[in-house]
Amino acid sequence: MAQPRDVVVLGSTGSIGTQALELVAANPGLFRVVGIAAGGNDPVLLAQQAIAHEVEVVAVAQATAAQDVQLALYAEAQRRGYAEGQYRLPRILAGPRAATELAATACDVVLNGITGAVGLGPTIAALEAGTTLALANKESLIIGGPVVTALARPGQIVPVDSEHSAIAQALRSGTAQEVRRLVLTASGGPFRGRSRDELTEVTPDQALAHPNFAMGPVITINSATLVNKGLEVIEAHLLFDVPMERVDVVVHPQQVIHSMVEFVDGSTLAQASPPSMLIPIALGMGWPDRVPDAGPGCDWTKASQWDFAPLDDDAFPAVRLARRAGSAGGTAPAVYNAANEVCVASFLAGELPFLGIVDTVGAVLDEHLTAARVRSEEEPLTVDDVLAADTTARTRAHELIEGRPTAAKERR
Ligand SMILES: NC(=O)C1=CN([C@@H]2O[C@H](COP(=O)(O)OP(=O)(O)OC[C@H]3O[C@@H](n4cnc5c(N)ncnc54)[C@H](OP(=O)(O)O)[C@@H]3O)[C@@H](O)[C@H]2O)C=CC1
Ligand SMILES: CC(=O)[C@@H](O)[C@H](O)COP(=O)(O)O
Ligand SMILES: [Mn+2]
Repeated sequence: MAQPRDVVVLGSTGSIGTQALELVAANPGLFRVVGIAAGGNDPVLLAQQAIAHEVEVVAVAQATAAQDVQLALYAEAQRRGYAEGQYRLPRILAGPRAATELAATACDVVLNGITGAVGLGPTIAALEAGTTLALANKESLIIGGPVVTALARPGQIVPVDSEHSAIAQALRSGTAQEVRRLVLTASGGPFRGRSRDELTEVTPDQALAHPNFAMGPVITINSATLVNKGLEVIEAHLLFDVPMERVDVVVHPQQVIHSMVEFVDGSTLAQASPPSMLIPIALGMGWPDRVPDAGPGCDWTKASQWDFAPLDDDAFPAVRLARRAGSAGGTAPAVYNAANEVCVASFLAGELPFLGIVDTVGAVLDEHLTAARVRSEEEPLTVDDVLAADTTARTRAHELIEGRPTAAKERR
């Protein structure tokens, strides 16, 4: 890279965002952060990041947090002993569309590290602006489906999700015609090996204990239910244009192999590195260039073991369900995702048992697939369709959850 790339980091205070900022700080010759966005839960961290990276714009989704960010910016500038005029404080964008507005501004790369369907607007804005999109926010691609893929020129979306980064790396010198199947690895989550009956009583704290990665709460619960892997099957299909029947999942508890591509001659290429998001994030921002020493490499001097096992679809039906949503297409993936987001929040609030998450997602999806009119090929999906399906699925998930006993009541 001749000049540092200008990067906008959306979700800067989260797990992906903070690691991205670490990488930028360690590689000032490669990257420069020009804008950051967050929800507004941690205005102090947001202000510290803004001043440390001398960003031009800070976007905050909760309009009520804008004043806190402003005050935290003054406080941080003062703490650093900046004299008046020595440093220009960043511009603040506030409100639900702030991240979308920031994603549309001129820069080289937008890293979308927001959690959830709310990442759709910024994903679309970055693609429409012609900017490279380093995509951690898998939800926006999955729910937007053809709306998002149609906006992207070849190579404009660089996957940051570790499995998809692995596949993109394995495909670097190959062609789509050479691919027999994609194989996504799955940790199996903290409850790997348990039967459905053994999942009845599990608590949010137990579900939040991912075996290998420190991630935000939503994706961590999604890993425990295997919804994350279900979403990733649809994501792989959309990113690499491989039919979902040829996207497999294998449980690999060590998560050193991040995924694999099997080619038509029987050869398999896998990408290996100890579990860390630093390499996929660095590749996302620097693609196609690698960032030297971005993350830890394998230590081949020590004995180690890699295990692989089939997924137990009966205990963890979320991947099977995602395949149904992905095959139905249209707004079904948005329904799967939206119902899941509601259920995860309810589970974390102690209002829904663990098994209720995927059971409720299944019920909402079933109703949707029964009621949905079959969309003809000539009738393209629109963003409004996606947003309407998202809203309806959330309402329905809430209704179903409210109709059932709470987790606390069930345990009594
Ligand atoms: N963490 C990981 O290792 C991996 C994550 N991913 C994906 O990356 C995405 C981010 O995950 P992760 O970093 O773990 O999540 P976190 O919960 O740690 O962080 C989410 C970030 O998004 C911000 N945010 C939430 N709503 C908005 C909004 N409306 N506008 C702007 N920012 C917003 C949050 O700010 P605030 O807290 O203030 O609301 C926070 O900074 C998810 O899609 C996840 O599936 C994929 C692979 C690995
Ligand atoms: C790091 C990453 O990409 C996550 O999506 C992670 O892979 C979760 O792993 P499991 O969902 O397999 O537990
Ligand atoms: Mn992943």
